[in-house]
Amino acid sequence: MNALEIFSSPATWVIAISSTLYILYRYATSTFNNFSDQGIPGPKPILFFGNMWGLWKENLPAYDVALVKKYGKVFGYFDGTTPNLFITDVDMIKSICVKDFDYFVDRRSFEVKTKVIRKWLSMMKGQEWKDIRSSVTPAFTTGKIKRMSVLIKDCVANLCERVTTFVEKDGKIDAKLTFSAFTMDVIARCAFGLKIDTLGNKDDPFIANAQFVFNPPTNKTPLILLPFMYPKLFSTFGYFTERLIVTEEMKFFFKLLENVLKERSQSNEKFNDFIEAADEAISEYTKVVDGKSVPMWSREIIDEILMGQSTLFMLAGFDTTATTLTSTCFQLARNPDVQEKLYESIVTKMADYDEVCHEMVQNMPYLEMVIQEVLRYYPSLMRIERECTKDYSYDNGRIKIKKGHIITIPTYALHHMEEYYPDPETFDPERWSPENKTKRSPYTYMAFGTGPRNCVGMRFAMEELKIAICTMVQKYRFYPVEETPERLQFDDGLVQLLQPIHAIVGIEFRQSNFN
Ligand code: HEM
Repeated sequence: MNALEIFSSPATWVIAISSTLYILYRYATSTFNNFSDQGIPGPKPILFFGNMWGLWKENLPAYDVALVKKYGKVFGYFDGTTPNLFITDVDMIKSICVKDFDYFVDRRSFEVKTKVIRKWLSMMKGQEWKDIRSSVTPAFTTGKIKRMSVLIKDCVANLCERVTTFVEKDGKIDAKLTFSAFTMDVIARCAFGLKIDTLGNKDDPFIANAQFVFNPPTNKTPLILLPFMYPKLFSTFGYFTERLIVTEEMKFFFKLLENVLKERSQSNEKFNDFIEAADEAISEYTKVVDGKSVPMWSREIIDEILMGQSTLFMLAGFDTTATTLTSTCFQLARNPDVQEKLYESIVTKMADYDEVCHEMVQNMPYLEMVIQEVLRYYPSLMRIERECTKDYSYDNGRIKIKKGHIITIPTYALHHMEEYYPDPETFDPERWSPENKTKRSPYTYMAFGTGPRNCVGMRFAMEELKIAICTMVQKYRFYPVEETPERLQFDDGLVQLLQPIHAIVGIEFRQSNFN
């Protein structure tokens, strides 16, 4: 038999195809014993998809609650072939996020080569992440936040102008739309140095491009699963992958920032915004060379890091804050006692101030309790993730986690566990009184994450939330109308951010001196 005859023989083809299928099968199931071998429970994975089949049309909060109820505090899950350990055990959360952080410095991310995006703090890994995180953190000191609070106050004034028109028109607001316009206004002012003032005008290029960035067409299709299931494959096809993230709309924001930085390099004006604070902080970050402190990066790299953090500020700070404000006004409408108590605490505090400002919102325990309970009930980021960077063993080898495996803390499910928060479906800010708070482990609360990789923008977010909530509650009263749902509803899909829908709330003026 010559080579041609062998090649064209049906037997050869049968052997070749079955061998390929067998190798594929072995590859696609090679990790599936990882948890069962360790006696860790979990849903049964299927070929290629692991446990992710259908996830793009699930309602993630309900999905995670059901998984935790069924499999307990530590269970195994598969993102394609990648083992993903879900944990709601507080000791284990502490070990992974804090005590043994060195094994879990990174989040799952794909190798990105595109300029600016490769400097996004949330995506970076290892030492590069440590350097950039340390350099950016001083942009959020109290002094810098106080300066930025003046811009936030301006945006809150715009928000109130708009809300007043709704009160006068039909006495209700679409909370998500209204607060999204507000948080976008804050981001434009603080992270892009722009005064857009359009508050939701869909034709404004800033708003139009941002809408596309936040609602990419792949969100609700099985395509969204690919980077989670096969990150290595995804990185290998770098160009195609990056085209999904680096869209023309995203480039619009890079161009905008490039122009802002160019203009600022030729001006001595003070802007008191995030770009300025981050520029100072990143430029002052040093390394030691030959015993001398020298700047860590060249001007060109500083500009790239800066543009990276400003665009990330938009991605990380827009929907998270808008959703928290939406959830707050929904909970206040549904819990009038809480709303009145909050209002009284604001009125008492206002006796010493002419207007809501940075100093005023600093020491307001009940306001903090309300925000913490809102974020417990509705954590805007539903899951926290870490990637294991070197083989790790927990509890004297009872649980082994290999390099490349993922850990997920399902925050929404954690915050709704009866064991940690008795009667979890009741909205009760008293859970956060100093006495009650000390009865719980701090690792039962992950609204801003925990450990060295927690939310770097937390203090800015809290300032924005406090100024907006105080100003709104002293001016207006929220109440349920016919369209207000009994419980807030969220859109389906694998986006890890809660997406409130039908969040319509009634609103009227307060009869007070502050109108
Ligand atoms: C209510 C508003 C916000 C919430 C609930 C929130 C929540 C979170 C959470 C849960 C994480 C993951 C933490 C972890 O893995 O342990 C995170 C990370 C992050 N957040 Fe926020 N965030 C908010 C607002 C902001 C704002 C306004 C900014 C920008 C100034 C921001 C910037 C970031 C960044 C850059 C990271 C990644 C940090 C890193 O990898 O080092 N966030 N946020």
